[in-house]
Amino acid sequence: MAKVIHVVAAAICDDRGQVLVARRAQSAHQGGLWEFPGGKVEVGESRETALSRELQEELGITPSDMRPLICLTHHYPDKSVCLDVWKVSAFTGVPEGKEGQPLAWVAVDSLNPDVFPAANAPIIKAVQLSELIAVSPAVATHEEARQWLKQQLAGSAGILQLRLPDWQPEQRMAFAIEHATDVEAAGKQLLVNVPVSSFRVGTGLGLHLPQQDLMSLSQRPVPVDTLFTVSCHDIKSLQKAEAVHADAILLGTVLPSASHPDGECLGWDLAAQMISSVRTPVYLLGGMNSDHLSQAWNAGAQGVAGIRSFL
Ligand SMILES: Nc1nc2c([nH]c(=O)n2[C@@H]2O[C@H](COP(=O)(O)OP(=O)(O)OP(=O)(O)O)[C@@H](O)[C@H]2O)c(=O)[nH]1
Ligand SMILES: [Mg+2]
Repeated sequence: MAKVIHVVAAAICDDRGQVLVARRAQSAHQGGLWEFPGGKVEVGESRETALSRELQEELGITPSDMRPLICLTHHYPDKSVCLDVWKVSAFTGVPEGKEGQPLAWVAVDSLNPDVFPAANAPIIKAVQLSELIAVSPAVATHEEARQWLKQQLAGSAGILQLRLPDWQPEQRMAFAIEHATDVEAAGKQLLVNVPVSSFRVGTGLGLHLPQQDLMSLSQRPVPVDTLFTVSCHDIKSLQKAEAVHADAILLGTVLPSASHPDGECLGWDLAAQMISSVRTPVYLLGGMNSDHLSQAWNAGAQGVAGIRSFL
């Protein structure tokens, strides 16, 4: 197989929910499409140095705050690329198209994968998705569930998952529907963990499926505009998640946690290796809290998910 070309690229984000994109020259590979600025890593260069050099060459800026966002390999008919994408939250200089390329600041939520190269769909997801997922604890009453939700609406997690294992799926669904508008008004996304047969599309909610439910799917169970996440614990389920086009994966258990104190854990190295085998954004689960974010990003993850950690 042909050599895979290592490419670094930047999702340059401002604090108003916009990202900077550039239009590739007509004559270039994937010409005329929009891209995240960046280019090929040169021999002997670190990823960070390559990204700084490319952003200086293409935009005339120097990144001052950057961290890994997502890494994926894509095989085009004519070449294979490993796209190593970083999130840049601060930079010096004023971006201009140094190679004559048009630039645009686009609202993250309106990024359209159809105008980017085929490899970019998961990158766009990664740019759009939050870095923290809060999973609800196993509470018994509606009042406790409401309290948890209220706390989370003021918290840092952008995605909330209603698990409520002791409730009937219909109760879980009804509770989620009842609170969907509050969650949306707080600028967050609400996922409900119910079997596909209990889920209702068009309610503004997203669907989360445990590994066992994932393994029985033959295709994506909800439309593309409905957030769809899955839990995975092994390589086979990761492959299934990709095959059914999940938007994100929760991979665990990484470290021992209160809910799994002495179960078998993946540990950081195996988790990183598993993440590198997929292109879908992956959240690490199990013993994780927001202090683990940097380590999770360095392992190639989108972020972390936790039950007790974000209270
Ligand atoms: N920069 C960038 N490249 C991308 C993206 N998506 C994607 O598939 N690619 C592919 O990754 C490769 C990146 O190469 P590039 O053309 O930016 O490389 P470069 O800046 O070093 O350009 P050069 O070869 O003209 O010196 C191309 O094959 C391009 O089609 C993206 O979002 N940003
Ligand atoms: Mg380039």
